[in-house]
Amino acid sequence: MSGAPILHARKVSITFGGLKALCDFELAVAPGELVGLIGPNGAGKTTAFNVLTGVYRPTSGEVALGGEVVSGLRPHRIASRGLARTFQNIRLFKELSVLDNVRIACHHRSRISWLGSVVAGVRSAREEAEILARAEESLERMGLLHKRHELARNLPYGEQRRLEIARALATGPRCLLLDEPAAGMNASEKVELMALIRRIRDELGVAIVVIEHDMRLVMGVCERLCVLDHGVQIAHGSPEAVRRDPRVIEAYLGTQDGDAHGPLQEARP
Ligand SMILES: Nc1ncnc2c1ncn2[C@@H]1O[C@H](COP(=O)(O)OP(=O)(O)OP(=O)(O)O)[C@@H](O)[C@H]1O
Repeated sequence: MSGAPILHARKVSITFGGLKALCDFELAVAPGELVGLIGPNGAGKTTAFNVLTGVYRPTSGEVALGGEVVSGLRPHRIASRGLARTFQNIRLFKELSVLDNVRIACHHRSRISWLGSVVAGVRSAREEAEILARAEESLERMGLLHKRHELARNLPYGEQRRLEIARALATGPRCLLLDEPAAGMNASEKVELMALIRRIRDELGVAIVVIEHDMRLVMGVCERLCVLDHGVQIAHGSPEAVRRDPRVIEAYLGTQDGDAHGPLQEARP
């Protein structure tokens, strides 16, 4: 990594009861970098996102965003400083339009609630116009502008996933965390989505950390990977280096026998 990190987790640990879900987790993401966070089920990937975004307060260690420590702040405060995320399970306002789902996120970012602004009329027409433009730009980027007046619940599954990303992007993040954005998609949708994620990074220069189970996909688009297993970071580096790391092979395959079948086997060229 070159340059000061936009997002930096330093020796972050979190314990649930007796379970150490993350142990001395280290992650430094440079501005505009695309990083993959991988690991077997239960490795601690979502927990890492929850700590980074303030959902959980770390038991020890700290998280900095743009050089300022944010661990301990509430999630909305961290979000307003430029850290956006999507969730493993789709969390849309299904009964609202596609456009309103994105506009709400923009209002949230600007601290005056959407309802509050509607009721009290406190928001100027200019601010409203800016939010609308930002929301539409984000929808266009994700290929959803033509669906802006549809109800979110009527979108096909893959488009609901893209809408979640559009919503996160519309807040103008410096860093975007995507928790299994391609989950539940078919193979061609997944490839398309990962290419789109890479394009977003290229065009907007936003740093992105993506959790993805499909090794081939994640290794194809990310410059750097961080691998967790049982809450411990067992490897990090280029996809090439990670793919050959015996600890990674063991974590995924339960053996160091490279002939075994599994996600890493798929990842080989
Ligand atoms: N709030 C919580 N309370 C207790 N245990 C938790 C909590 N959140 C996570 N865990 C535990 O921490 C461990 C890591 O879970 P986490 O969801 O972060 O894994 P993951 O790598 O995201 O897994 P998956 O790939 O299956 O989504 C698991 O053993 C999980 O049961």
